[in-house]
Amino acid sequence: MSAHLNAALREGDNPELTEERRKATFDTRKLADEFFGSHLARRRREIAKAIDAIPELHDTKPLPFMTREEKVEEAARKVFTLSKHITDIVDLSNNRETQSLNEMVIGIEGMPISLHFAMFIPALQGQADDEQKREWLDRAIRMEIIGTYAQTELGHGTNLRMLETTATYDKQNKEFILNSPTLTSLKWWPGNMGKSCNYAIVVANLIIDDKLLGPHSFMVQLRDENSHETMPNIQIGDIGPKMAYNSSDNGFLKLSNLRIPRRNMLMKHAKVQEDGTYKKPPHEKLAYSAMVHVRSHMITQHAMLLAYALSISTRYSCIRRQGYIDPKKDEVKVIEYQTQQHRLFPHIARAYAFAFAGTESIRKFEIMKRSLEAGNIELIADLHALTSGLKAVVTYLAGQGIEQARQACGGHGYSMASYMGEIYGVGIAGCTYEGENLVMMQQLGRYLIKAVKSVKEGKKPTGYVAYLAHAGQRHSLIDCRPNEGYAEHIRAFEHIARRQTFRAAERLQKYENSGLSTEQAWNNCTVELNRASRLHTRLFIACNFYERVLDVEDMAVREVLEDLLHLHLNYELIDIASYALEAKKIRPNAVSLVDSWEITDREHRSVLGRRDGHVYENLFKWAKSSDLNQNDVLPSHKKHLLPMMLNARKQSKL
Ligand SMILES: CCCCC/C=C\C/C=C\C/C=C\CC/C=C/C(=O)SCCNC(=O)CCNC(=O)[C@H](O)C(C)(C)COP(=O)(O)OP(=O)(O)OC[C@H]1O[C@@H](n2cnc3c(N)ncnc32)[C@H](O)[C@@H]1OP(=O)(O)O
Ligand SMILES: Cc1cc2nc3c(=O)[nH]c(=O)nc-3n(C[C@H](O)[C@H](O)[C@H](O)COP(=O)(O)OP(=O)(O)OC[C@H]3O[C@@H](n4cnc5c(N)ncnc54)[C@H](O)[C@@H]3O)c2cc1C
Repeated sequence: MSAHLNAALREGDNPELTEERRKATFDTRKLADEFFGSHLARRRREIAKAIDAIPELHDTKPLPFMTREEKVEEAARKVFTLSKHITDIVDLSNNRETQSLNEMVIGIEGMPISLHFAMFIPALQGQADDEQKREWLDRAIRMEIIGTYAQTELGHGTNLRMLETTATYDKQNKEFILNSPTLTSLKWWPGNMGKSCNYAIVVANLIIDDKLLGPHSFMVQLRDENSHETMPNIQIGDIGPKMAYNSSDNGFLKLSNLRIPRRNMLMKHAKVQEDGTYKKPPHEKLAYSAMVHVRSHMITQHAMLLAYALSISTRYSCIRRQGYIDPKKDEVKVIEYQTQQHRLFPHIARAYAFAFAGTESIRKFEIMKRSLEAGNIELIADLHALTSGLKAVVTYLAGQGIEQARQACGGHGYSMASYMGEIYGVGIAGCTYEGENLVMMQQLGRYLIKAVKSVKEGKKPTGYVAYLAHAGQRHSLIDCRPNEGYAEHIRAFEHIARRQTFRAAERLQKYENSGLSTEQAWNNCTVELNRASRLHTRLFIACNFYERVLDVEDMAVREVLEDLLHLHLNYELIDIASYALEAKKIRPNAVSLVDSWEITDREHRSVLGRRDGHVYENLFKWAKSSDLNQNDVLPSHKKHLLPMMLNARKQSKL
């Protein structure tokens, strides 16, 4: 590729990076169009340019130097400033555009309206009836009110059926009475609930005439709309600092005999009439729709977090020189080491694979939403299984990739100047929120077991589990020769996933036949079942990557994506260093592959990952700006350590 086609080349950059960019075999803009989709890629460039022109939207100082209070304030300031410009910059109805803007301006550490957009509005869209939407949704979209999604409690997050918050219907007054009867029933964790929100959708167990009807969603006003003071019968606050996400005020909530009107229960699906008659929803789990919405969006979000970490470490690996391969020559860039390439490149391939899988899960969510609006509930189970598996596998593997990227930066990777610590902290939170990963794997496991049962009954399952009905064409991975082409890899992959799923199903059957209860038998098999779920999901990611690459028209982009696909399939299949050949092919394009993610310096917030590669001088600047460097001698040192040392010295002279 002629160098002028590489959009990342700029005057004055570190020559080490320029040298890398000149080697690119493809146009980074065209690859960005594939990674994000051409519309979003173009919009991200326009958004970045718009932000450049508005200084109030820039960081006032690096986030790691801020206290928690300063972070919370900075996020609030930016949200307020953004509210004046946002409609000029993005199409608010486009989630991914809005998310990109937020990440570029506010960053990944959280902000006061995260849950408002991620769950409060989607829950209203999915669960409120038309009249309720007119009352709350329009105000929420205009940001007259800020809401969150309050489901998890101090004592229960996973097992929703055991939520202790109650909503008891009072027929006389046509009201629900909401209560947190125990310490463990306090709502705990909801994002932005501590200080920022004035409304919440509270998930509580519905009780009518002493009958427990399961978790339902209720609109609760938390704070006065004018004074922002806490409403009566409510106790609310922040849960304190967390591993990451410290710009967000995750909160606790206690409800004490709080009365709300009957119409504050979201009634698009389940309904409670004035006389207390209960009407069941058409599908029992429609009340969980906001969670499925976030799960379907988490995949692209985690692909992006992985991309942040890998572009930092790949660029830095081309700046950092350490040691020799040929002792007669200069010290080499650490990227030249085979171990460094093996550490990073499979994760670069995964970042692309995850982004493509994420685009697909969002597309599937939109299809399910439209079909549900037309009264069809058939796609709900498929989407739940798909998003449960993807959410669990991608958050876990992205976390592993981010940690490898951090280690690839050596000591400087451990400094917050690299920003790796925050990226990791935010990434691994996804293993827990929206359903603990091992629990979500079991949800997919249930779906796979059903598919096996139908195969055994002679039926042919369709869609993502169709492969379970194919007779095992191969018996061993030894038969899998990489050069036979990708279809062969996929068949080998299918074989392994199918074998594990049948093994788990047979084991489950064996335990059930032995007289164990269904639940006990299930528990005895969950390790095997989760393995099956993991393999099934990794198969989906690989197949999707394969099919996606076949669609690419630009030959140079297609070729580099095929290199990544080849590496991905081999890595996933054989799991260890079987890809020296692929690593060699990817090496010249390493920097351009990460440049294609078009992550701006403002978005990165990383000294190590700077686009221009001027790392060392900026690390020194970063160190000088530390609060601790504002005094030559720290007051705390004068107070404690200095007297201690002076005293010790005095003692020794005696
Ligand atoms: C603007 C858009 C931006 C989007 C955001 C993008 C990225 C995110 C960025 C940032 C995020 C920032 C912060 C994160 C905020 C985090 C919020 C939260 O964490 S909210 C709380 C989330 N909580 C959970 O996820 C709880 C997990 N637990 C459960 O989901 C359920 O309890 C569980 C484990 C599924 C069990 O439910 P239960 O009712 O007991 O069901 P069973 O296991 O008995 O299963 C019965 C059948 O129901 C099926 N099922 C279960 N769930 C669903 C579902 N959601 N949909 C469809 N079907 C479902 C299940 O498979 C069973 O089916 P079969 O009987 O086998 O047919
Ligand atoms: C950053 C962050 C933001 C959050 N935001 C929100 C929010 O906005 N709103 C909200 O309502 N909640 C929120 N949460 C809470 C989150 O959804 C829950 O923490 C999550 O669903 C896990 O539930 P848990 O904490 O009860 O974990 P537990 O269920 O207590 O998990 C502990 C362990 O038990 C295991 N386990 C539990 N059940 C089973 C089972 N059936 N089979 C096998 N193993 C099991 C798990 O695998 C795990 O290893 C947030 C959490 C975090 C970390």
